[in-house]
Amino acid sequence: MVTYRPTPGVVTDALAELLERFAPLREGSLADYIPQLALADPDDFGIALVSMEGHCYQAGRADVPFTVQSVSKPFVYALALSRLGLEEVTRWVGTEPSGDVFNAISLEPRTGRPANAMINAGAIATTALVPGTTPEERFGHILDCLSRFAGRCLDVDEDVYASEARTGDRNRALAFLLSSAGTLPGDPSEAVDTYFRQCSVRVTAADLAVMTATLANSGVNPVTGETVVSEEVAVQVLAVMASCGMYDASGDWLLRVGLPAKSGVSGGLVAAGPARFGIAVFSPPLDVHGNSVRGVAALRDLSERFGLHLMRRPVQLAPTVAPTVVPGTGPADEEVRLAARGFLDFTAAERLLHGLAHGGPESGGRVVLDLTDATGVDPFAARLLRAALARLEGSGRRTSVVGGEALARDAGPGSAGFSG
Ligand SMILES: NC(=O)CC[C@H](N)C(=O)O
Repeated sequence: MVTYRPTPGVVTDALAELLERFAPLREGSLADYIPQLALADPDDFGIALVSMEGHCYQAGRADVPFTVQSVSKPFVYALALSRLGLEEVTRWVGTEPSGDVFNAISLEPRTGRPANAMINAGAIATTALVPGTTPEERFGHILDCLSRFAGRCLDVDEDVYASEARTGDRNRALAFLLSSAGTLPGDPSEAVDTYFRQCSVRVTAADLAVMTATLANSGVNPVTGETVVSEEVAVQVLAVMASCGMYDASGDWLLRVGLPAKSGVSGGLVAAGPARFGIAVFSPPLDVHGNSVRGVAALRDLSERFGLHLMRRPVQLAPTVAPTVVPGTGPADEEVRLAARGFLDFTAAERLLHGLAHGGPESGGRVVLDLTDATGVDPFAARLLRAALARLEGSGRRTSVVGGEALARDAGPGSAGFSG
């Protein structure tokens, strides 16, 4: 079990600001076709972000447990891909967006395969592909895999499982239909029961952020350091999330937010910035597609604010950040110097902010940000760095920037409204 240590600072402030902005949204309704989910608190709202270094940020109710539901699908797909490989898995489950609701009857005309692993039909088939001689063993592999992604031992909410098992006839129908088409390996009743248990695994937004950061980090859990799946599998899963993760809203999501994502009916929503971060939002009220209303609004806003759209620019090499403490006669005239090299984007800025927050003595001392060897700063990173310096000044530290002309210029579009 890992110790999850949220980092206070400017990124956390930005997450808190998102909560404040979107908490007043009152649209959407709770999923009540699983009666236990209708008992959720519609005001629960939490957000968490984990960087590739395992830096954890969170705001609001990011530690409230809820059932993972469909957010389990990409992770179980990753398990099936790891065990069987892409060719074998795609013999059973397609990789095309269905353009249809999450619980649609999905059977490809020629092959009888479900369209993809992010909708119920495809997820049930994927669950059935997980090797195991008994249902217990198969579910054991699934729980173990989800736990490795999260970096801690997860468990099942038995009440939600019982509730869904009692009312899950549509999913049962899907399983039997696939079975009759010859596209479900194994017994349909067992497959759907294991799928119900998988959907009832309990997580928090903080867990989901670590899980998604693991996919974004080429399959290596950035908090525990464990390789959970190969880079190849992580890339395959992110690709299917990008095209299919938001059901029949996937195209609009990719256009406007531009991040591989997955939603679930309990109100979880995750998005991955490949090689950058994993983020998760929890807010139970859902839109007509079954996606969290506040989650969609918050992640769309975050993507615009920090320039996170996947198509915007390939990820740049992050700079070397070297905090050095130059001793003085006492803590007050000690100097903490952070030198950055290369191009500074959001990822680079986050590293610098972390260095600024943790790189020196807690009190007193001058903080010098040395950008002499930085080749450029994008407006989003400039805005973050300025806010961090202002925050340090506000807490009584003296700061200065060397060679940071770009920081002084107007931060430009995409940064309007960000506090600091
Ligand atoms: N979209 C979802 O989260 C669906 C999962 C839910 N357990 C179901 O099968 O209906």
